[in-house]
Amino acid sequence: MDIKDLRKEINQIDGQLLKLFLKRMNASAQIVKYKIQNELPVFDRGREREVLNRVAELAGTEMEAYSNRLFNTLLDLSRAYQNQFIPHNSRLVQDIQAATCELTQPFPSKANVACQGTEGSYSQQAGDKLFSLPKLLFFSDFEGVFQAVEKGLCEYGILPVENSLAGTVIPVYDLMEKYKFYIVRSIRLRINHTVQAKKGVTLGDIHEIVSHEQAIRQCSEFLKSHPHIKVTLFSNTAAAAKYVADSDRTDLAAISSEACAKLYNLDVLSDQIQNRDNNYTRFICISKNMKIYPGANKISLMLALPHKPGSLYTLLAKFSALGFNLTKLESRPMPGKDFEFLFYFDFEASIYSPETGNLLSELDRSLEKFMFLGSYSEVF
Ligand SMILES: C=C(O[C@@H]1C=C(C(=O)O)C=C[C@H]1O)C(=O)O
Repeated sequence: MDIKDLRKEINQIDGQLLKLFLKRMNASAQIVKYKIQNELPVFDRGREREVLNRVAELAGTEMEAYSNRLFNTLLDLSRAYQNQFIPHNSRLVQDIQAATCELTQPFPSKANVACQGTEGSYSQQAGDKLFSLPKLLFFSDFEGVFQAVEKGLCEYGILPVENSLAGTVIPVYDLMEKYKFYIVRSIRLRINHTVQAKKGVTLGDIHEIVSHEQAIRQCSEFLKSHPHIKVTLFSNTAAAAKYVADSDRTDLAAISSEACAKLYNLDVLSDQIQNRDNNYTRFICISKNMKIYPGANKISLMLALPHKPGSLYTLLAKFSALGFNLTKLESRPMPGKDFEFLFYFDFEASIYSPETGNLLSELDRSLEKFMFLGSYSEVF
């Protein structure tokens, strides 16, 4: 047989496959009508397992893995098609619409804002940039910020989430699962670290440096080139500067911002000591209530995916099909569950488009754990 004949045969098979595929999708559409009438969910895990087991048996050993992939894709398409028939007035979409309607008000200039650290911290700088007249309340740890927002003590909270040199601020991601909140804005702040000590002290006098672990990571090359200096972790960079200012020691320095050096009357012994010049930290501004301000172009989600091959791939394919640009994907272990992970996504998409609403409703309905964390814009 030559290749032409074989390709003719393949064309014929494809025609038959397509007819059967259309027939299968049609049957799936009939099933979803029944599900809508009887208020049943689209996804039926037990039935899918039955379908896959049956196919595995029929396929034989050699083709089992290939058939499994084909039928997983078919099931995914079948569910996606069924979802199109579900009226998309889900609770989530309604909440999003309500949060968007209030948008005659611009982002506020005055507010009670919770920050981690003390006066002079980078979180404070982020707060001062986000709000023109913020009333900042400081908390010693990140959890304090989440609690202040959840309890309504502060309308907004500011938290660092990632740094261009040191990466993700992991404790913040771990707290996100525990508290209910929405991101209403994010900000990218250029971070410049300096070594600072009491007036008159020189770099040669320094035997110990105190700072936050993120700052220490961002300045690792400077610290490596001064191996005789002991490094001590501190709760945050501003608190480290204050500690140096309050101490009598002339061999002690802090890694902190220039603003902190001014605030605590310290001398800058060395400027821009971060590993690279373009050092940025991204902060999120959170609120207890969902608020979507004009210009929102980013969306954040947190979700758990079923523990089976291809589930992350299938979700990413949906983002790709809608042209969403993924800007962050982070996975964190779920507390109390061995090796089960929560996925955190940031992507660029319009919350105002019906396709976005459909996808969010579909995920909300079909995943065991799904949190819409807000839609917002990022400022610089
Ligand atoms: C078609 C159905 O809905 C979904 C799709 C399935 C399929 O295409 O075979 C199976 C189970 C459901 O997750 C159904 O419930 O039978």
